[in-house]
Amino acid sequence: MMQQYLQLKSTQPDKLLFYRMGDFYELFFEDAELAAQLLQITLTHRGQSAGKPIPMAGVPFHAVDQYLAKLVALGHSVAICEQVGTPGATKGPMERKVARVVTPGTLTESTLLPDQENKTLVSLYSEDGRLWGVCCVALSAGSVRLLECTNPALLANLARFNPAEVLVNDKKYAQGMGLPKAMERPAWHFDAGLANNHLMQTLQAANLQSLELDKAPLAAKAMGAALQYARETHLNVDHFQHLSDIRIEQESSFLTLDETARRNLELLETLRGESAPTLFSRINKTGSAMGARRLRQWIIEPLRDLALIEERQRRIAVLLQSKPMAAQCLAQSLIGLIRGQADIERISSRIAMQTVKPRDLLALRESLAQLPELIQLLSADNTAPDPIDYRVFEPYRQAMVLPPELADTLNRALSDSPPVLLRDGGVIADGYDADLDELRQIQTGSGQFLIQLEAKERERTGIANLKVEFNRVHGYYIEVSSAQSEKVPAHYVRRQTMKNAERYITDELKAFEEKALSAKDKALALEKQLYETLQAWLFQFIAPLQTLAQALSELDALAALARVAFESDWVCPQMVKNSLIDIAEGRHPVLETQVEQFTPNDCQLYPGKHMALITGPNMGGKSTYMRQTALIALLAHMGSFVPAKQAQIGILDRIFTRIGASDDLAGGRSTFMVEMTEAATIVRQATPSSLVIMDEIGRGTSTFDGLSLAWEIAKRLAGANRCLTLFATHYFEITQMASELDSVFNVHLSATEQAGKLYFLHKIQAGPANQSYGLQVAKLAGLPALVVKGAQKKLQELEAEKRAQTPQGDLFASAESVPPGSAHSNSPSAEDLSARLLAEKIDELDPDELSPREALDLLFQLKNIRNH
Ligand SMILES: Nc1ncnc2c1ncn2[C@@H]1O[C@H](COP(=O)(O)OP(=O)(O)OP(=O)(O)O)[C@@H](O)[C@H]1O
Repeated sequence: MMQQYLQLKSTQPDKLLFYRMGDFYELFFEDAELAAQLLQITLTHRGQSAGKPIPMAGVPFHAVDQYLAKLVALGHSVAICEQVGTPGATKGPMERKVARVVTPGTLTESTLLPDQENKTLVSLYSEDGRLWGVCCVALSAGSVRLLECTNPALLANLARFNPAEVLVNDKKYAQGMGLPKAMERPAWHFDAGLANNHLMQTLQAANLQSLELDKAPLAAKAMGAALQYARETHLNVDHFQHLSDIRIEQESSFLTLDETARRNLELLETLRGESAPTLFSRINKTGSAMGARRLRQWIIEPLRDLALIEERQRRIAVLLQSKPMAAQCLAQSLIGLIRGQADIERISSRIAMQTVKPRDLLALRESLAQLPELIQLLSADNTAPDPIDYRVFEPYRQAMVLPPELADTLNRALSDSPPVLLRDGGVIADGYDADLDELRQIQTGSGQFLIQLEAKERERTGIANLKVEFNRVHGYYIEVSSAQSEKVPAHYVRRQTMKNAERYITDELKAFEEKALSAKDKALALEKQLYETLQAWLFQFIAPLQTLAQALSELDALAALARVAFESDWVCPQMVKNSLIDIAEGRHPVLETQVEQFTPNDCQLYPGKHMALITGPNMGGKSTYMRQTALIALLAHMGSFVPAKQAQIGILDRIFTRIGASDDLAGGRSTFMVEMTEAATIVRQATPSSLVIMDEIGRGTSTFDGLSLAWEIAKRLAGANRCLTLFATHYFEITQMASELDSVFNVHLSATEQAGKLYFLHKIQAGPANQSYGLQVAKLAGLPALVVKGAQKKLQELEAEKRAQTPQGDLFASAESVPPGSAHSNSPSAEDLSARLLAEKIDELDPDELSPREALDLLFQLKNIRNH
């Protein structure tokens, strides 16, 4: 047996091999050790190898899906080896073969896939490590995306595809891109001819030509390997009939959001890795999992095509209206109806894979039955004047009209409550197949026969309590109590002796048993055959079902956006071709629902005035302001309405973010290193059509290093990159840049102190800030009063020292007091300094807080300042 195991394992070296033994799947050697650790199952031993016990761990076969789900979620692949022979048919171990391979990127099983997310496989091909062919396959959605790009864009595209597995033709290129987990596949898999062959089996030759694969030769090669891998993992599938949505993407189709931007803007996950509150959780008001997946995709693939964006906007605007006499807006009614829809996208994939379950088909049947109601909702009913422009839904209505024989056949073929598994029987409805009906008749007729037989035998033998019964182990039998057993006729054959009874069989009962049991087996076999034929017949509907799924998911996503707009008073942004952002009274889409009163803010960036330097106290709202601007721009590119009073947004090519401090300990990079790497990417790549958000760059190093770097980076972005930029900084010196460069201007957020309390205004105002309130915020955060006081003292000392020693301006002196020009070139006079220090001291002191002793000390300090 071990020999057979090792032979099978050698064909699947990089996968965990689940080796079927009776009711268990067993794992051996390193597989067992790893699985025991990952799945928290017991590690035992069996036999010996090279004098050592062989580690073994197992999982029960009926619970295998739950263990598989855990393993694939952790990124592991599993090969499942089944017993295929009959016990005792051959000498030695029973015949076994690998029947199924489960890998994280090729899942189609509903039990293994998350509802709201597709799992994708990405294949990469490069000949020089610089130019890449990329192919992304989502088997559960039936989509293939192809594109060619250079190094910098590759990472952004990978962030968008978020693959669960990556294949590559040469590992060293993948490593060069920081993709250590990419799997190297044999060179012959990366062959456009191979991709063609795979596709020829699923698509018409004409379609293949229209794909124009020759326009993306590297991507076509990558597709060869992706489809080959998909074949290897779906051993029972001849061809992927449903992979019909194959598209070559242009790099310019989407607004680029790299991994950093996705993370910083908390689009799908919070910075802590939670699923809410995020932009997705905020706008996901969809009724179906299909719709939720579509909305997720729209977030990570914001459009750059003005016409497509405006099409979505128009549809949302229409969904915000109500039908005559209706209580709800169209979007709300729509979501209500779509909520009842099955996951038709995934069901179509499972039809193609021939793994569709009876209950999937029942759900599909019920969904099809609801379509007329949906079509009616999206059409005028001619009974009352109706202002709604239903033309915008025309393509969706068309997608909802399917050939009638589909619903008709499903209605006739499927029973109303099929079991989970086909092998339990009862899937095919009565009346669908005459032979099946006859076999079932025999089984149901058997009940009657047994009642009659019991009555007949009681009469014949005179045994009143004689019973005819059935159990799974012994089949049919006649039971007579021990006391009556003398009356049993001679032709009764004893089958079993019980405590108080004897069980018998007769020739008549045996003959009946054979007929009834074989009818049951035959019916099950016939049902299986009928079901398989039905599945094969459904192949022809895969394409229309996919179109339907696409329509329903889009409608659901649009309705969700309309509902958010309706409930939260979002407006339709005006999209323009040139690069600008003009937002009136914008709000943060997520935060506006979390704080009691959100203060709206304007934002204007346009060529010539494209960099806003933002200053203000900690906690003042700088990050919120910058993030909200990026999120509004992103929502606008999704075709969504936005949280503002009014907005005009130009088509952007990319949103860059450099926010907050984060270590990349796993990647061996310090906070400062991460900060500078991200800044370098931005300086190298931002264009006049990019939106850049820089939050406190330079904070991770010493003040002067940080200040100089921040200065130069800001200058470069404003002068050379000319991108639309929001640049928040604590280095007040940088605000001087506004007087050096016309394209730069200052805005600030402020706070006021009243009765010793700090109030943040959260309102963006023109000009630089004049106070940092760092110590007050620290006090607010609960730092002990003594520490804050100590810090205050230290601050005064530092400021006094700095003024005395360096010509550098005061970090937070009032803007007007610093002469225009370089912050380094002018030092204030000693008279000025002492006046300012005195004023500051007096501003800072809170007489209520002072002890008599402290008051006296302070008086001495003031006198000191005046004397120096
Ligand atoms: N416009 C606003 N309206 C209402 N509350 C706001 C607004 N902006 C920010 N806030 C509140 O202030 C908090 C702090 O905001 P934010 O993190 O943006 O400040 P910050 O200036 O970036 O601070 P730091 O410099 O310490 O990073 C937010 O969590 C939010 O509760």
